[in-house]
Amino acid sequence: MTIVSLLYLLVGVSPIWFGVRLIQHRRLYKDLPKPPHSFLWGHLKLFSDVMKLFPSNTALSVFYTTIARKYELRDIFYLDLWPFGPPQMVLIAPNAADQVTVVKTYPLHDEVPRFVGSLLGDKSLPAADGEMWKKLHRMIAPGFRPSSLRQMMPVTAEQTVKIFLPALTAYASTGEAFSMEKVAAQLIFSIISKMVIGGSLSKQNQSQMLYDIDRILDYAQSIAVASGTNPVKRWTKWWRKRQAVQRIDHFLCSFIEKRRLAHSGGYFDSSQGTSILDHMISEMNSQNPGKLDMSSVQVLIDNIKALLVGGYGTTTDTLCFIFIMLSFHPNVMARIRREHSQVFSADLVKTQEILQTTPNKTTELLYTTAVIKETLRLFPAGFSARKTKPGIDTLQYKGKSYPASNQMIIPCTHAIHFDPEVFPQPSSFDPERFLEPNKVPRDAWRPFERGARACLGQELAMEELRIVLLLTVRNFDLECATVEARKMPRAPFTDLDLLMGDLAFQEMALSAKPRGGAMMKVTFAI
Ligand code: HEM
Repeated sequence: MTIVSLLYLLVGVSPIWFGVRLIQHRRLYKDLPKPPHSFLWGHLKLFSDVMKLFPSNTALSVFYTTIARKYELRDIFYLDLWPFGPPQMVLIAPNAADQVTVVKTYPLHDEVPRFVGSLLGDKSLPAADGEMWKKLHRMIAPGFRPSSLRQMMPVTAEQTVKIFLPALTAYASTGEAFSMEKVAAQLIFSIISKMVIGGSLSKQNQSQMLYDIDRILDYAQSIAVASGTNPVKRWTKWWRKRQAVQRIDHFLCSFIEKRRLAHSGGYFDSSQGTSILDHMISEMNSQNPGKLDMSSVQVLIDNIKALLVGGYGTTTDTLCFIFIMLSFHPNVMARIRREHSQVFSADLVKTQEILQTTPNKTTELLYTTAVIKETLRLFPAGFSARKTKPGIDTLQYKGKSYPASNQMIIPCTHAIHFDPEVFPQPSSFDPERFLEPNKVPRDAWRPFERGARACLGQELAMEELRIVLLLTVRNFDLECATVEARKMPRAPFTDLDLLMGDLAFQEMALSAKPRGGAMMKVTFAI
């Protein structure tokens, strides 16, 4: 057979092969719970119509919530995006999500290590599974013990006063609009970097690292929002990300070597506190004394990078959203300030002193904690995707058996957080719901996910946010700089956009972040 006739044959057979695959595939969805399904399009057209409701780059979870509410789906539904996306099984009830995170720890879906690994390294905890995950978890988790967190409280207070307050004061003096995301990022990175690698980075190293992390996040956004991305732009972003990763790896490699030498030479100074990196080096030294081999150094680099990038992005996003919500809710702002005066002091210097002598007092900031929780309910920054273990084909839920093999299983926190049966009037910002005991079911609030793979940094993030709020909101009134409130809501599940325009819809990046860099103005509070 000549090459030409082979080509003819291929061209002739391809549509038949495609048609057979299409029929086989679409049939799989026949009896499954799902939104309206087309034999030709599956859910492709429906999904694209939902995407069109929202501004560009909207976070994926917003689409799942829209579909769940619009088609009144309960518990579990399926999405058929073949041939452009993996088959998806979306869990939208707390107890359904718990089946894959708490009751059993399902492995990560293959897309997660591929995506996270390409950004942070495939030896990082968020990209690892099975024995590798267990080993890394044992090495990293001790760095998040309560004693390590206590160590971070004075650091958080000091950095807030040193970095954040002067920046906000300068903007309040000029009245100019600025990106809260950029300013908050400087603060949060300086705190997280101390917790993760210890000591302090020089100003130059810190700004270089923040620049490089932004290149990584920029690339993450370009692959997360695949549609409409110009391939040249995408390649440029990939190239910049590659160089950024090389620079970070290079910097961390020599940083780690110096720290390792300090440990093995017996001159490591623990009076400044023990960072997560120090915990990891000690653990590696105890298992395998002597020089670290290259693969152990890469494990350290990948995980330090993952903690810096993951911890800093999500916490910055959340801080921005808290400020945004406070700017729209003066009554909440007044109450949070009252709590700060009552539990600590109306005076900032006195507050800092109390924080130093009685750090545990932050646990009395119940309303502040409720404000943080309510913000995380409306704007959960993380996303998780799982798959079944080999040999397990179904997920059992409420006595029913759901086909689960080959599915991307998504415990959809956003949809759960907007379920009116779990959170009445879900789109209203109501911190009070977290003050009444047992009003929010334990498994329903899950911005840090739940189970063995839940966020290791959750206590750290909550404590950081409490302290930053305690030391800032008394001094400033906040306003969002570019808001065009909508006259009609974009989506059936929320009317938040009638108040805050498109800021209501998180933007897709590595985490789901505030739109447009969270442009704000601040004035001095009277
Ligand atoms: C408000 C801030 C934060 C949010 C909303 C958040 C959310 C999340 C979520 C949803 C996960 C995924 C869990 C899963 O796949 O099931 C996660 C994992 C993780 N987070 Fe966070 N996170 C935050 C802050 C931090 C901080 C400050 C750190 C550390 C510096 C951190 C370290 C981690 C780690 C190491 C994992 C991986 C855990 C594992 O795979 O075992 N996070 N986070």
